[in-house]
Amino acid sequence: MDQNNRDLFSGEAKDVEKKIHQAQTVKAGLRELIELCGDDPDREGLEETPDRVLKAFLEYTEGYKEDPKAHLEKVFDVDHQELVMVQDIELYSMCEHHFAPFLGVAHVGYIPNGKITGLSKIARVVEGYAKRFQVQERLTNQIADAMEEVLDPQGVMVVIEAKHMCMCGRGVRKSSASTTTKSVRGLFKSEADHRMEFLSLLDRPTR
Ligand SMILES: Nc1nc2c(ncn2[C@@H]2O[C@H](COP(=O)(O)OP(=O)(O)OP(=O)(O)O)[C@@H](O)[C@H]2O)c(=O)[nH]1
Ligand SMILES: [Zn+2]
Repeated sequence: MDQNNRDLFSGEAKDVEKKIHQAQTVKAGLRELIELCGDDPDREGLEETPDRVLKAFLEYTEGYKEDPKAHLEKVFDVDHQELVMVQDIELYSMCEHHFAPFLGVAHVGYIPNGKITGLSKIARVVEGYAKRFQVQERLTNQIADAMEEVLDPQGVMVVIEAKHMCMCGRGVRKSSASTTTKSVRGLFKSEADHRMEFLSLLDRPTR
């Protein structure tokens, strides 16, 4: 495995050098963590683990490399004044408190105002904000804000249902608990009928 990790980083030479130095420090810290937990960082199954963990974290957080809003900027002029909803968008995010994953689905609906976006772009926005250190509430708000800012729709509603691993294998240890968050903008905020329509179109009722 590449001990230098130069291939993992891009950008200006000075920034790459800094990232390589940080990566080495992180890997040294992970070796210490393994030892602190009571195992041998040099045994066969663990010797490459700091490298694997580093790479995994860069993948869990690859959303920082982009501005997710940009996905929405390619719009089509279509006069559709009714709810458009993409549901069950899988998400895998990282709890910023414990660095434990939280995973679930996002449901994103909006009522256009002359402009529609590609459906896959909505899922790309979810992905771009999920792949960061997050709390579920901020993730829900960021998706709604991006839709509102770029598409200027009549309304936006985002619901996320997720399970937090930090509540399962440690701490309170409630592995059946799931968390639902919502963010509403425009007509979904002012009119209950629109919220009800969104919920009635979900395949299953939200808790
Ligand atoms: N609101 C919110 N809380 C979260 C999220 N992810 C994790 N948490 C909570 O963040 C809190 C951090 O609480 P602390 O008391 O600082 O940390 P802790 O001692 O490890 O807490 P316990 O998990 O209760 O053991 C916990 O209650 C977690 O359940 C999230 O997305 N939103
Ligand atoms: Zn947590």
